[in-house]
Amino acid sequence: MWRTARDSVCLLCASAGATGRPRAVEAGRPLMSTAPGSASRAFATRLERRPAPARMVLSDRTDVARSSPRRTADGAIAKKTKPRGPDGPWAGTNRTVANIDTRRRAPLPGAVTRDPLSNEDDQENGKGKKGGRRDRRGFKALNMQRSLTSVSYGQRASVKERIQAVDSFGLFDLLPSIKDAIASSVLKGMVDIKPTPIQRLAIPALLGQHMDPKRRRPRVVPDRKEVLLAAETGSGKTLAYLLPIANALKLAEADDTTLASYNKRLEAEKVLRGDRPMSEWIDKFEPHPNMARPRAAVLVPTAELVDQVVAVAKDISHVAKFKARPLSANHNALKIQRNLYSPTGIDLVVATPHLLASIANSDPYVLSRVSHLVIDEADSLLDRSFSPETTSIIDRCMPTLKQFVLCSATIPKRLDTYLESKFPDVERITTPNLHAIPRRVQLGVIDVSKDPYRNNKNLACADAIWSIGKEAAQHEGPVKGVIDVKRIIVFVNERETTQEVAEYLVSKGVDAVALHRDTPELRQSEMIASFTSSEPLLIDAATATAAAGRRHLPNTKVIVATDLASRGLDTVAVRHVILYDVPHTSIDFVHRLGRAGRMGRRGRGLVLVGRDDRRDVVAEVKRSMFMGQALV
Ligand SMILES: Nc1ncnc2c1ncn2[C@@H]1O[C@H](COP(=O)(O)OP(=O)(O)OP(=O)(O)O)[C@@H](O)[C@H]1O
Repeated sequence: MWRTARDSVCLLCASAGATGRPRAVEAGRPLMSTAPGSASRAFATRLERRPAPARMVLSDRTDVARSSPRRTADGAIAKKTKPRGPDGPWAGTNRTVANIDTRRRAPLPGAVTRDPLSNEDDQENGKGKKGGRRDRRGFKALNMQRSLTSVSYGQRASVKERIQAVDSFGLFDLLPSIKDAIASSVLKGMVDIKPTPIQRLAIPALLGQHMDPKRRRPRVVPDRKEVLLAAETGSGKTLAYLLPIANALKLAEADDTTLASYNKRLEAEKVLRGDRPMSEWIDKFEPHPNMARPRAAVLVPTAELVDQVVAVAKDISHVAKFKARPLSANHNALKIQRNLYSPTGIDLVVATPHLLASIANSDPYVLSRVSHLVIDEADSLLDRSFSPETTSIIDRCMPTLKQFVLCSATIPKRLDTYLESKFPDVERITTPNLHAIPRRVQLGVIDVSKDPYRNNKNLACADAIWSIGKEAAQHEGPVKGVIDVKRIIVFVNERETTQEVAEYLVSKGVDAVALHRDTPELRQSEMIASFTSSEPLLIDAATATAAAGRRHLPNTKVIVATDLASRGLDTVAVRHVILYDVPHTSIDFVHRLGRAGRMGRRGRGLVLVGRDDRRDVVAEVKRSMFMGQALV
């Protein structure tokens, strides 16, 4: 049988001779024959008799480039499917090869051709520029923008030696109920519980306990103890100040005669009321002596941190029996009022400065009995944006204060200056590793100015997240067939950028949320809860693979935040932190990288370095981390 002329068009063209006629036809031969017959011979003759086209003419159809529609088994036209492009952030970019313009790679006149990010080996060997002088002096760029107060290595070594023997909570002069709360509630489930360095130093200092017989006791005990606790991120500072406060509350309660007589009357009332639940009549009973008059207050910068600190305080209070309540914008006005004016009283309040200051403005007696005040994240709360409210609360509490604790992971120079002028007698308790980012946290650098990113930080960020997700997808979790969801924090310098970056990541199939005040509360608190829970987040491996095919990365969760929004959050589940912007100061490096690698865990930081970013600073931070040195 002959092929039809239409079917053979390619064959005809391909074998066309000089005249434009097919060679086979020119030679008077049939094109292809499987079963020669008369009909086919007649067709071939007709073809021969037709005048040969002088030239090829273009089709007047507009859809010549389209392939004929695919048909299903029953002959119907199959539904069109989109061509599969690459997965991940590159999806839709329609490029399989990097579009490199070699002319743009030429260095700018006067530019330093040597990349400070890649000369680490030289620097380590002291072979840098100027005969290694810069390298011997160490961290020139960091020194230039020095933002942290330095602590001498001699002092660090002596502290390290001093705390070595303090290896049990049992050694502290804490009440038995508080010690019980540590093992049975706060650190429940942990084996071989030992106090961390800041707890070894701070707890005895705040209890007034003398641990080191070689050191002389101070002759005069001040009326008010002022202490600065400074220790690396994720090192258990919250417990370091909460345990002594809980202890002090219980001791004060035992000495409180007003409270004792109230409790007596309450017990008598209970007998009188018989089986009726207390909640039904307590409102009508006389006011509790501690109602809206807490003895201890803790200030923290964010509502999320209020909830976190209150949770630890409640873990202690469930066993030791005292009342700890939160005051933050995460609760409505009615709940705030109920917390403060609870008929069962309040002992410890955890609040943001703005809210507590405004409550104290309308009811000045709220702070009239505070004997213990903690300013957690003191470097932020005494900064410009919080300082007016924080200092107004300090001033209100001062007349009754017995213990004033400032707590921070960093001692910025401005905090140091503030303390020197306002609280010159403050006792500084610092740990041997203060200002050092733990060596178990590694820092990687992505040069965004190079191909394939071309200074597109959003793309580089999405690509890094996809790489983390894909890598994680290859490893099964503790149970067969399930994989672990990676929780990643992306840090930006400006609050306005958080939303923009989060939206870009969502467009690239990443489950991302921006941490700022306009994010819906429920979504925000869900995301934070999953980042601060130590429970593994597992998903089915098959679901993950199917979702990845749909250009969705199901095994990652991402928070985009400024470091203030996430300050102090105990993000135990986070192993990866991406520094989208190069932090302005080493203070920000410490806080941002401190969200990973908490309490002995391993972590990884990735910093995206663009064309205009301080590469020298990044290189020096990386090097000091490698050497286990403190940032300056
Ligand atoms: N002695 C201990 N042993 C084991 N884990 C502890 C101990 N003390 C505290 N932790 C845990 O360490 C984690 C970090 O504690 P915490 O949030 O108090 O750190 P932090 O020093 O305040 O950090 P940041 O500077 O980031 O606010 C918490 O999950 C806490 O339960």
